[in-house]
Amino acid sequence: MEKRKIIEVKDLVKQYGDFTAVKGISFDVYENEVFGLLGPNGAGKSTTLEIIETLRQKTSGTVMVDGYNLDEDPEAIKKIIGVQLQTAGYYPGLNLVELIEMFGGLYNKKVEPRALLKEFNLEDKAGAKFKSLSGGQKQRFSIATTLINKPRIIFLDEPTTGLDPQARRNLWTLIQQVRAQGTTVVITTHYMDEAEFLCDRCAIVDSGEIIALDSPDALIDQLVAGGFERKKEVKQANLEDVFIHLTGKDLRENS
Ligand SMILES: Nc1ncnc2c1ncn2[C@@H]1O[C@H](COP(=O)(O)OP(=O)(O)OP(=O)(O)O)[C@@H](O)[C@H]1O
Repeated sequence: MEKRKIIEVKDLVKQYGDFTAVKGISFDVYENEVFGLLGPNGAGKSTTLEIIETLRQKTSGTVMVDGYNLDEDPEAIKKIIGVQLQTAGYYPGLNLVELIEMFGGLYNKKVEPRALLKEFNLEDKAGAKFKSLSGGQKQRFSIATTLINKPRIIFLDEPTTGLDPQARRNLWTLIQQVRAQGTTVVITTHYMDEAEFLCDRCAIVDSGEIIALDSPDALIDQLVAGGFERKKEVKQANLEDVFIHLTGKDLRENS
C-alpha cells in the first residue's frame, strides 16, 4: 500500500536579508513515520521546522500539511500539529497539572492531566513547578504538552540535548510510544545514534540543502557500497555501554 504523505515541502527557500539559510529544499514526510532532519549547526533545520510549524515566514516554495496549504490555511495546520514551547512559555506560578489544564483550555480540548503525566513518568511531579524539574523531566513534560491538542504530527527540536544516557534512552522509548499511538514525529538531532535508533527516514541538511535522504540503513549501505571502511576495528562495546552497565538503565529520580 502506498504511504500517505502528511507533509509535502517543495522548493522551500528562506532568506534572512542577503543570506539564504534554506536553498530550495524539497521533501515529504509520510504519515506515522519518525522523520529526522540532521545536519551541522546553522544548516537550516530549525528554520525549516519553524516554517512548517507556521512560526516563521518563508521566502518562497510550497508547504502542505495534511492537505492544508500553509499559505492558505495556517490556522488549520496549527490545529493538527504539536509544538514544543520554549521554557519561557511555562508560567512560573503554575504547577504541572495547572499548566496542562491551561493549555487544554487554550486548545479547547478536554485533557486528563494526571493520565498524561503518568504516561511520561511524571505522576510524582504533578504538584511541582516547571522550573524545579531536572533536565530530563523538563524535556518529558515539554513533549507531553505537545500532545495536549491531540495532534496528528509533533515537532521535536533537539529533544535530548543535554540529557544523561538514561534520560536520553527513556525519551527514545517515549517517542516510540507516541508514534505507536499513530502520531507522526518530525525530529532534529545532532546525535547520530539517536537518529539511527528512532528515525524511519532522515534528511541530511548542509548549508541549506538536502544532501541525502533515506532510511538510516539505506544511507549506511550506500556509504559501504561506495567503498567506505572504518579505519579501526569496531569495538565490542563503547564508553556509553560501560556507563549504562555500571549505572543501570532505569531512570533516576532526577533524570
Ligand atoms: N532570525 C535570523 N536572522 C538572521 N539569520 C538567522 C536567523 N535565524 C537563523 N539565522 C541563520 O540561518 C542559518 C540557519 O539557522 P538554523 O537555526 O535554521 O540552523 P540549524 O540547522 O537549526 O542549526 P542548529 O543545529 O545550530 O540549531 C544560520 O546561519 C543562522 O545564523
